[in-house]
Amino acid sequence: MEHIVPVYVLTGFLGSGKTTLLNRLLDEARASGRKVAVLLNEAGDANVEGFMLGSDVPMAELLGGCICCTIRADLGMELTKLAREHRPDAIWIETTGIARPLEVLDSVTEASMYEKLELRGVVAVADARHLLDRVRIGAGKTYKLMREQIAAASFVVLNKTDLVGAAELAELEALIADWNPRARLVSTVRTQLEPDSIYGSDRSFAATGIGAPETGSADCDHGHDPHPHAHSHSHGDPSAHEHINALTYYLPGPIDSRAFEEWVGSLPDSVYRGKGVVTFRDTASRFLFQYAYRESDFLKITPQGTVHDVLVLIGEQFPREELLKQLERLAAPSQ
Ligand SMILES: Nc1nc2c(ncn2[C@@H]2O[C@H](COP(=O)(O)OP(=O)(O)OP(=O)(O)O)[C@@H](O)[C@H]2O)c(=O)[nH]1
Repeated sequence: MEHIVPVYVLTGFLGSGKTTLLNRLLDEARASGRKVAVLLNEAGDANVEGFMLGSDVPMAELLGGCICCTIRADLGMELTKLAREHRPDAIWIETTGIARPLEVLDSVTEASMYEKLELRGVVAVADARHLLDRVRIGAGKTYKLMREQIAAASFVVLNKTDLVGAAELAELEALIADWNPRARLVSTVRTQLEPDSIYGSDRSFAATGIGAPETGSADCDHGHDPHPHAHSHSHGDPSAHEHINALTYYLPGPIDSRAFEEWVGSLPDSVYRGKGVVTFRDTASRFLFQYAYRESDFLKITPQGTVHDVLVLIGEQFPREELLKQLERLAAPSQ
């Protein structure tokens, strides 16, 4: 089977250690002969750190906006390009720290129709000292954003622990576990960690699920006009500790339309969104499939370039393995 490029999102407040972690991951990739590509998003018009990652790193930059709002379509395009031109072993998206991971997820799933990509995780880096100071204040935009980033992560790196005492560290670890009980947490100095603790083996990281922001607030609160539709479809129930998973499945060939519709009708409520491209063997046509809160929609398409048959499901703690098996049955030639 063709290689599916794993995609990771790196988030975290300004100065928390994102670039330090990225450099560490890139060094490890070089040492082990793996190619890691990077997509950098800077809110300003100039990228000041791209050159520091090394000229051997396939890189794309999205400048002058936040991934989650103004330049979402560009993200999908750049991801597709990086995957197509460089065939990397992984792609890391370093966000400005103000992007909301759920919207980034949306762009990644969009891109997965054109290139074989799969979002595997959202990694949040937090500055222990800064976080503790904000916790002590207990309010404010920065505090809210830090908390949201941690709640949205599937992996939390509590960095700069050299700047806090042992009791403070224990307090922060307990707090993070409370904000996001499902995320893996590692405490580090200079983001010193074992890259395999993030990559895991095979697809295990994807199966841990990707957390959603705890507050579910719909606005990007960082000084530019959010796209009016950019957030309307990805928040779901804004209850506390909502956690989502994503499942990406590349269909090996055409499927039966009736069996597919039946399967869609049987999806559990925990799957609240789906999309993809399917080819039906009985009608010999291709469709763009959209699914949201039990409503599905099929749009006949005749794509010009390469478009893969793929299904992406997004939901809240849905039975991922079971759905994967169902999809495999659906895709079996005898169906
Ligand atoms: N004391 C201390 N400093 C650290 C640690 N990790 C990183 N730093 C320093 O913190 C500064 C910011 O680190 P970066 O990796 O650039 O942080 P960033 O999140 O990429 O920053 P932005 O690009 O501004 O968002 C650098 O000077 C690092 O050397 C740590 O564990 N302890």
